[in-house]
Amino acid sequence: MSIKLELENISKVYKDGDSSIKVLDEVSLQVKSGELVALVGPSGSGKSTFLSIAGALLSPSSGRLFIDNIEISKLPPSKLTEFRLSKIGFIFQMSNLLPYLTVKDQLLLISELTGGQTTVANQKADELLERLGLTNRKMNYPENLSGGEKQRVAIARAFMNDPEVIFADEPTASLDAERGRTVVEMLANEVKKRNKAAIMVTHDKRMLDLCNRVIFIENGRLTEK
Ligand SMILES: Nc1ncnc2c1ncn2[C@@H]1O[C@H](COP(=O)(O)OP(=O)(O)OP(=O)(O)O)[C@@H](O)[C@H]1O
Repeated sequence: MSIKLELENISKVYKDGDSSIKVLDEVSLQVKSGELVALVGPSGSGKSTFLSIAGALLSPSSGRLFIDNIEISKLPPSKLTEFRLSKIGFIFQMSNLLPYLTVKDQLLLISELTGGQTTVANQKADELLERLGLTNRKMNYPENLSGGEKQRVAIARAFMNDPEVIFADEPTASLDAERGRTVVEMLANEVKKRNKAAIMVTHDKRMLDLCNRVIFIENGRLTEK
């Protein structure tokens, strides 16, 4: 199994006027292909900060980040957006779908943004929607979908560009236990089947058995449970 994501001695300090707070203190983590890793920890422990840095949305104060063996800080800024679009998938708490696009168009937009070929994208979108049980929802707008359906669209969208690494920030927060579990099961299956790597922040202990590893974050440090 290859290493898809590697954080090496990452620290993050936020400066607030005269004071500063060290949210991450020399943390390191490797995630291999096929792995879904859960990240848990108390409120304010740095989960969002960690995910933002690992997803190349936020720069660390020090340390190195590798995604698919590419060192992120070595990429010129002009290449970073393109890199993010092609290598990283994000799934947020509230699905973040665009209200004026149908389910299928939400997926096609992603491939348009990266200049993907239309016929290939069309086929891929259909295939993903079918796997996630959304074929009969293709032409619907988000307002006509249930919470679970929206999160499944968000998962399909995250996989649309065949990213190597997927980050999910509390993807089940808006769902009841059963729907939440289905969504995480689908995420876990896709990660395994496609040999991707994923990190999921969650507060829900009932989801942890679906993950390959559980990482706990507190006082700026990571520990593996
Ligand atoms: N931009 C910022 N500037 C200053 N401090 C920040 C900033 N972002 C986060 N923090 C602080 O860093 C700490 C970690 O925040 P973070 O949002 O990463 O935690 P979290 O574990 O995701 O929290 P929650 O579970 O409540 O969402 C908190 O004390 C927060 O107040």
